[in-house]
Amino acid sequence: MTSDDAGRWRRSQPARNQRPPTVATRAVSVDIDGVSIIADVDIAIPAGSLTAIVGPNGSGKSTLLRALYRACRPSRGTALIGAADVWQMPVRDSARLRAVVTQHHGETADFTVREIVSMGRTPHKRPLEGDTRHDRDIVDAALNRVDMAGFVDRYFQDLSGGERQRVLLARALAQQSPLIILDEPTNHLDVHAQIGLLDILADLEATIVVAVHDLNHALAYSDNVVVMCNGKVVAAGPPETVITPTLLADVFRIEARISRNPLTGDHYVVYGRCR
Ligand SMILES: Nc1ncnc2c1ncn2[C@@H]1O[C@H](COP(=O)(O)OP(=O)(O)OP(=O)(O)O)[C@@H](O)[C@H]1O
Repeated sequence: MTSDDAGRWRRSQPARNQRPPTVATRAVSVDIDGVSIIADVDIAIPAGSLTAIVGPNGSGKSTLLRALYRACRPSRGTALIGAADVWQMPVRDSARLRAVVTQHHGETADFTVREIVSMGRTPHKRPLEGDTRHDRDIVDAALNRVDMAGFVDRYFQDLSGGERQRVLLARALAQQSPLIILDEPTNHLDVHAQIGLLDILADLEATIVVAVHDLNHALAYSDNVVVMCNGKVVAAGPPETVITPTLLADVFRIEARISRNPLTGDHYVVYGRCR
């Protein structure tokens, strides 16, 4: 990394109560109905880094993230946020510690945008406690951050796919967690919104773990890449050392070259034919 590159990752937001944690898995395996989905996964994510999880369809990215955010209990192994076992900590602690942005929006259908984003404040409240002025200010700031302030009274179910993604990101921002886990958050977003979302993530003072399909996003925005294939981690480290033509041929079965983006200076992949 050049010093310019390093400067890019300086987080611009003020420190919050909780410091960004490390994230790790130790030999995590998930079996479903006797079938191995991920096996012996070891990852080590530095505090405050943005880590991209990449890999072909069905390679186990979502399953790994689900093991980290308590949606899919590992059959074996340990998932750690800081020194704490994710699956042993009280639910409320885990809800404060990490925000999650997924593709599944079922629970949010009948709520307005403001109500959805206000849900991000729930882990900070006592049962039945209403929103304070402080909560409302945080919700407004989160909606402004994702350019959705004009949508507060709209129903979530009436929004486009891209607008929904931005609202769910606002909910995660309103949660003010030191760890944010996102599963393919750029799906449904136009190019401007994709870059805007990644810029927001890169600016946060948090540990970010994000599954992405666009390898150029991983190259441009991540500090660290984890590559999954057939339920296993096959490579991990700084993106420019991990995402190579050899790896792209072996894991993604594609001919490719790595070049430099003349506009940003970032590495990017030029794709050739399937192999
Ligand atoms: N509940 C389940 N029951 C059976 N198989 C499952 C279940 N959940 C996941 N799988 C299988 O496990 C594999 C890994 O799925 P996962 O969603 O983790 O992959 P992924 O890398 O996120 O894929 P994609 O890039 O397509 O989103 C897939 O083959 C999937 O069909």
